[in-house]
Amino acid sequence: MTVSTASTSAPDRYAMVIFGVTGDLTHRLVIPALYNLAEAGLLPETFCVVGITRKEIASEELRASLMDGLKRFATRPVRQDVADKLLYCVTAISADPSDPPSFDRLRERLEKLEAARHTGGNRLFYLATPPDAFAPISSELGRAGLLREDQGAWRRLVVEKPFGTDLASAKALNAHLLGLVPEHELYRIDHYLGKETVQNILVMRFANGMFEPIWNRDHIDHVQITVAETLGVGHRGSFYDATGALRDMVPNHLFQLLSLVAMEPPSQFNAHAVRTAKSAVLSAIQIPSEHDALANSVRGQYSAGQIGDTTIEDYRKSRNVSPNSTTETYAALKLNIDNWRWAGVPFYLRTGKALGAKRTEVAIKFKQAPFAMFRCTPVQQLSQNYLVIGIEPAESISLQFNSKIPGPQIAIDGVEMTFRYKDYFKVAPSTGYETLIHDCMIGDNILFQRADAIEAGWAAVQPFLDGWRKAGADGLQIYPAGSNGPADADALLARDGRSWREPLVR
Ligand SMILES: NC(=O)C1=CN([C@@H]2O[C@H](COP(=O)(O)OP(=O)(O)OC[C@H]3O[C@@H](n4cnc5c(N)ncnc54)[C@H](OP(=O)(O)O)[C@@H]3O)[C@@H](O)[C@H]2O)C=CC1
Ligand SMILES: O=C1O[C@H](COP(=O)(O)O)[C@@H](O)[C@H](O)[C@H]1O
Repeated sequence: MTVSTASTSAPDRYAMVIFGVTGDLTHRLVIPALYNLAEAGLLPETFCVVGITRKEIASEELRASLMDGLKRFATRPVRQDVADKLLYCVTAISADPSDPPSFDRLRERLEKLEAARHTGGNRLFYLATPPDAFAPISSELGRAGLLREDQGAWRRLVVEKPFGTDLASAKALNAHLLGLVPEHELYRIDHYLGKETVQNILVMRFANGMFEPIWNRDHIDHVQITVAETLGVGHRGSFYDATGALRDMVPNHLFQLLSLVAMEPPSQFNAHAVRTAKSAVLSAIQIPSEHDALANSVRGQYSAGQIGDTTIEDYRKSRNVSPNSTTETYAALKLNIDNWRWAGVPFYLRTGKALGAKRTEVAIKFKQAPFAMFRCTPVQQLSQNYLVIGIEPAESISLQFNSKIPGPQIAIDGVEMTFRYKDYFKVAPSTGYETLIHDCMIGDNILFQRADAIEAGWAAVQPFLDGWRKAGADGLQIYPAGSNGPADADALLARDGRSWREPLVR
């Protein structure tokens, strides 16, 4: 039996106004996601896309470029009729936040277009631009009156990541945006929440009765969150060298995983209840002193190495990276959560680039059996009990436990019971942005980050950022590309008598 909690609300007619329409994100993810929604019949009949660029581009030229992008990045075979219908809805308009009158002209053109396309005045502004443009664009939208509600028509603002670069800048951006649109109309994207495997953490925990009784400090020894990538910095040197692994991944993506795993059960499945529970657990992360942050963290930077057939050059030789860079491409942290459920249960987080394997997972390690009844294998030598939530590339949930090896004598070995999504569900491949964009259309921000959660996340990592900045090159470990990362990341757990569930490479 299938039980659906799907919202019955059909999307209103609206205009989607994309800033950064000529950019990579729009071509790679947003338009392919809109295509998938169109093919599934999930776009409103009356709909248009307004592509904003600082250049002078004709709509025809923009449509051709988006069609090229769609052909390159579509996750499914492109049906020409669906693509044509979608791209027919696209109009290019020039506007530049450094030229305020261009936003007044934008308002006039948009109003005419809305009247011609019958979109009812509902507007979804999507800021698919570099983050330093979020504040200037939104300011101009506000000043030019484009965000003002008019005759009940809604105005929504979608903001890409990264949301700030530290606690102070995230607070400033929140204050700025909330001065322009109310929280419920603000959609701060974290693409991890578009992943089915991430959304399923909520369902796994709260649609089953068997996990909750053991989901606490009495039964769980510790939690490991791993986001390991094989990719290096690639062409993103200027962004990445100013950002580093911690800012790029931890307060957003890894904390999404942490909050879904560690939150209290919300009483309702709605944006307010779920986001309040997530924010509460992020606020409960113990904020260490800078000294303790240094003691409970490891940072590394990759040097040249080999991953399969690919040779990876030294991070410091990458394009737009400083030859003396002390930016970390690897971060591991030990965090504690100060509440009744998790007191004394460490959360170990690690993420890095140019590692030996791509692996994104949450591993929940249960406490050992309390007593050595089986003399053949002392408790300490039994395999460890893990529940592993595989996000990527393994989309799975697996339980690791001990079993009797068949035979006349008692002998014990670790075994694994695994649920793989692909064995149960046949779903067409998607970009991961479909659900997020659809939720913006129907006005459901359950999968988007609220201001308090964003700030709680930055507050928890700020001592690490400060400590590392002051330490400079001290403590930065160099690891070869294609390896497990810095050896000290193993030591971080070993000193607590623990180890990572599985090395990335053996
Ligand atoms: N690319 C990706 O795969 C992903 C990107 N993101 C996020 O999406 C956002 C966009 O990324 P991406 O598309 O790669 O970036 P791009 O560098 O491709 O830039 C997008 C577009 O933004 C416009 N733009 C640049 N600067 C300004 C400015 N100061 N004011 C107004 N418009 C400006 C440009 O268009 P024009 O010159 O035509 O005005 C540019 O084409 C970023 O926040 C990124 O972190 C998130 C997940 C994945
Ligand atoms: O936001 C980002 O995420 C990607 C990793 O995303 P994933 O879905 O492949 O796990 C990361 O490569 C990038 O540096 C970061 O900006």
